Amino acid sequence: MAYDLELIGVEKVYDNGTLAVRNFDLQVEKGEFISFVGPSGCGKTTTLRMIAGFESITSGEVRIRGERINELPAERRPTSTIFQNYALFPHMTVRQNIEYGLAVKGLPAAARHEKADSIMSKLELLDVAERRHEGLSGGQRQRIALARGLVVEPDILLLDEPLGSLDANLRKSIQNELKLLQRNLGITFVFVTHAQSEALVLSDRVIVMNRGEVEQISGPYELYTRPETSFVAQFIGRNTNIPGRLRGRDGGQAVVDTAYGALKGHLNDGSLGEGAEIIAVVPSEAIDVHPLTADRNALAEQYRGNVIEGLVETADVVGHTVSYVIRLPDGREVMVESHTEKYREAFEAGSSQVYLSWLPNEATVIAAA
Ligand SMILES: Nc1ncnc2c1ncn2[C@@H]1O[C@H](COP(=O)(O)OP(=O)(O)OP(=O)(O)O)[C@@H](O)[C@H]1O
Repeated sequence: MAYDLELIGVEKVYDNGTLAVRNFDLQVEKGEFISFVGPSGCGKTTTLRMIAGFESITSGEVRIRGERINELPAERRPTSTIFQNYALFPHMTVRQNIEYGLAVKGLPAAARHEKADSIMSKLELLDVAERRHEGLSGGQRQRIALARGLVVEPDILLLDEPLGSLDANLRKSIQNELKLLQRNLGITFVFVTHAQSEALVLSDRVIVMNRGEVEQISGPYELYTRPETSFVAQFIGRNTNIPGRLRGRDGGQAVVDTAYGALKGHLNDGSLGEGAEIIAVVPSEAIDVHPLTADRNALAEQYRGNVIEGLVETADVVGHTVSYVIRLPDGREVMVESHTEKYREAFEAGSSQVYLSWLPNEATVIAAA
């Protein structure tokens, strides 16, 4: 079976010489929800627009269900695109907006109505069908845009920051609707967002881009817990990145020499040799904090050597969450976030010396950039 969407060595060079996307390979299964994330200008939108047909492909190939679509005009591709500003027509009613794509395709009125009714009922828009969209809420407009994209029954729905203009609460509820809808329809969704948390919540797989190149393609959990590059380790989640050198291996774990002594972690890249410059990536959630009165030897045994000292610099409590900023002897900052219940002993900002520890398997050792 062919992939629903496939990018093979796709590149984009704009007329002014900007290399916006480089050697992009991707295979997407039918019904997958995938997201592109990365800093501004990394090439997310350009890639989406090449799939949609709004931007030419400089080299490489885009295939949908096995067929090359490079030369196919946008309106003949089996894709629909939903933009951040919704691009709804102000002079048309909700129904007319939704039926527009079907009218362009030459569908007779009765068939248009039937399809529009069906999608409006799924998205709870029937009540506002005959209204114009000006007086409607952000959430309703968002659903109209979705309905308009879905009514033409695309194989692939392309979404460019579709939730960008919604406030936080509405965004959360539309996120849930979007995920449910996608599951129910079984359509492939390709989503571009600035909000990495949104991508991590919604997607089956996340593509992290940087400077026009793919850094990592992984499921959200794997991306969070096993970054493959130093860029991903900095961009996703809240990690402490400790530089060092690979000393060797101990029962499947990497042993690395760092400014804080020897530490252990999961070795992502088996090809790294002894002496290689590495970064030990320690997620904030993996770190446990202990008072200096704790038995260091017992901690070292429990955490297989991963114990370092620090000074609690700030401790901020918001609701049930406490965030510590802990300064290491060489000035590096470590962020630890936890439920307030976890530490019976509150660590005081400015005066508490503490031990920090984490289990080797929760840290990831990657090649330094
Ligand atoms: N029409 C264009 N002509 C020339 N360069 C362009 C054009 N559109 C985008 N670029 C450049 O291509 C690169 C990728 O831009 P793109 O909009 O794809 O990034 P992005 O990741 O979507 O950014 P953002 O998150 O800010 O939307 C950037 O360097 C941008 O300046």
